[in-house]
Amino acid sequence: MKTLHTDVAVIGTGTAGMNAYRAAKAQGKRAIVIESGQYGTTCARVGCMPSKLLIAAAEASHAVDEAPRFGVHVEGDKRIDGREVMQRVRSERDRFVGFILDAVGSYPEADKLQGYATFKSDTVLLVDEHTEVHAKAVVIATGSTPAVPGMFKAAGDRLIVNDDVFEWADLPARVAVFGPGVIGLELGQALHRLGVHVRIFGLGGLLGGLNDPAVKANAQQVFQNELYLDTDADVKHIEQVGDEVEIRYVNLDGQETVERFDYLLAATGRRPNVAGLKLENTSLELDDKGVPVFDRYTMQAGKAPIFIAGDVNNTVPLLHEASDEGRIAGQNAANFPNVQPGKRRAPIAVVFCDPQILAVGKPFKELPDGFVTGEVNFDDQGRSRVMLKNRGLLHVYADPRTGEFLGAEMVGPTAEHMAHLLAWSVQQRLTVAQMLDMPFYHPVVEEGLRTALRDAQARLDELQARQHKAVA
Ligand SMILES: Cc1cc2nc3c(=O)[nH]c(=O)nc-3n(C[C@H](O)[C@H](O)[C@H](O)COP(=O)(O)OP(=O)(O)OC[C@H]3O[C@@H](n4cnc5c(N)ncnc54)[C@H](O)[C@@H]3O)c2cc1C
Ligand SMILES: NC(=O)c1ccc[n+]([C@@H]2O[C@H](COP(=O)([O-])OP(=O)(O)OC[C@H]3O[C@@H](n4cnc5c(N)ncnc54)[C@H](O)[C@@H]3O)[C@@H](O)[C@H]2O)c1
Repeated sequence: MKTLHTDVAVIGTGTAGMNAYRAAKAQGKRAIVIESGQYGTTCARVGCMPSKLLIAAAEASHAVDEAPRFGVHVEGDKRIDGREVMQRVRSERDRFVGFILDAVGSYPEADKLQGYATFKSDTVLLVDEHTEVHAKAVVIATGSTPAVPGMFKAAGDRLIVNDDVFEWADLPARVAVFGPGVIGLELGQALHRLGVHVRIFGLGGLLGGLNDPAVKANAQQVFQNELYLDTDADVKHIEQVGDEVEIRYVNLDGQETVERFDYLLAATGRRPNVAGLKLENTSLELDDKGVPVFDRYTMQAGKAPIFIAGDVNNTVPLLHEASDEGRIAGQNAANFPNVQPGKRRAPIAVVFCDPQILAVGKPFKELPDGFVTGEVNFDDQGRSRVMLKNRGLLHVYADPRTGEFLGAEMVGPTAEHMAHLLAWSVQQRLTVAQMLDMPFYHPVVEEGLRTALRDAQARLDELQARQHKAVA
C-alpha cells in the first residue's frame, strides 16, 4: 500500500472536481484528483453536450417538417440516416471530451490518482486497495447516477439510460421513455423528431421540472399536440421479449394497450454518488438521502475539513452550479480552516425541448404569500407567430409589497435567452417597474415578456390602490 500526503484531495474529476483542483492549486497548495471512471466529465461524455447534439439534429429534421407551413416545399421524402445522425453526435461529443482530456492531461502525473476513493476518516482516504491518501482537506465531487426504479429490471438488457443513447451507432425504431423530466423530455422529443416511434410515460403529473400549474398545463397540452405523453401513466406490465421490451399500459383514451419497443429509456431522476464513499467513517451528519449536510455558500460539510460540490450534494444538479461550487470548495479546502462564503448566482434552469422551458429565481413553491403573477400567452405574440413558434405561456412573479421581480416559469420560444434576461434581473433585484423602464426592440419575443411585466405591474398598482383606499 502506497501512502500519499497532500493538502487537498478531490474525489471525482468531473466539472466540480476539476474546478476544485484548479482553485486549490491557484492557492499555491498541493492538490490531487482521484478518479474511478473515465476522465471527460458527465457533461461532455453523456450529459449536456451529446444531448444538445442530438437535439440539434432533431431541429434540422423538424425544420423540414415545418417548411411547408411557410410555403417552402422539399420535393421527395425526407430521409433521416440514423447512422449519420449518431456519427455526428458521437464525433462532436468526442471532440468536446477531447478538450477535457487535454485539460486533465496537463495536470502533473503526480496529481492524478486512478481508483475508487472511500473514507477511512475525515482526512484519510483509501483508493482501491493501492493507496492511502492523507489530506488536510477533502472535496467530494463524485457526481450523480441515473436512478432506475426496480420495476424496469424486467426490461432486461433492453433497459437503457442516457449514457447508452450516445453510444448508439444507429437510431432504433421504437423507444419507450420513462420520466418526462428534463432528460426524458429533451431526449424523447429529439428521438421523436428523428423519426423514432416514442411513447413518454410519467408519474404524478410532473413535467420538465415545472411547478406553476398553469404553465405546466400549457406545456402538457403543447407537447401532447406533438407526441404521445402521459404525465401520470398507468403502466401494468413490463417484460423483455426477445430483443424487445413489451409494455402493457392504459393509454390516454383509457384503453389497455400492449406495445413492443427496442428500448426502455429510464430518465426517472438521478441520485447523488454517496453510497459507496463509506461516509460512516467520517464525523459528518447525513441527511435522509445519505448526503452530508453542508453550507451552500462555503460548501463545507458541518465543521469538518470536507467540502462537497456538484451533483453529489443533490441541490442544483446543473453544470454552471457544479463549476461555481467546485471553485468555492477547492478554494476553501486549500485555505481550511479559513473558510469564506463564495458567490452564488440567481437560480436559472433551461430545458432544451421545443418549445423550451425556463425556471428562474425563487422556486414557485417558495414564493411569498400573496405573490403577484403577470402572464403572457404566446399564441398571438407577434414575433413568435412570424416564426411559427407561437405556443406557450410565461408567468412572471413579483413581491406584492415591494414590486420586486422574484422569478418566472415559462414554456415558449427562445426561453434559453429569456431565462438569462430574467435571471440577471433577479440577481440585480430589479422591480417590475425597473424592468419595464428598459428598452424593448420590435419585433422580438421579449415584447411578450413586456406584456407579462405590464400585467404584473397593473396588478401591483391595483393592490397598492386598494391598500390606499383601505387606509383612507
Ligand atoms: C443527459 C444529461 C443532460 C444534461 N444537460 C445539462 C444541460 O444542458 N445544462 C446543464 O447545466 N446541466 C446539464 N446536465 C447536468 C450536468 O451534466 C451535471 O450537473 C454536471 O455534469 C455535474 O458535474 P459533477 O462534476 O458534479 O459530476 P461528474 O461530471 O459526473 O463527475 C463526477 C466524477 O466522480 C467520479 N467518481 C464518483 N465516485 C467516485 C469515487 N468514489 N472515487 C473516485 N471518483 C469517483 C465519477 O467517475 C465522475 O467522473 C445534464 C445531465 C445529463 C445526465
Ligand atoms: N437542460 C438542462 O439543464 C438539463 C438537461 C438534462 C438534465 N439536467 C439535470 O439532470 C437532472 C436529472 O434529470 P432527470 O430528467 O433524470 O430528472 P428529473 O427529476 O427532472 O425528472 C424525473 C422524472 O421522472 C419521473 N418519474 C420518476 N419515477 C418514474 C416512474 N417510475 N415512471 C415514470 N416516470 C417517473 C418524475 O415524475 C420526473 O418527471 C435534472 O434535474 C437537471 O438538473 C439538466
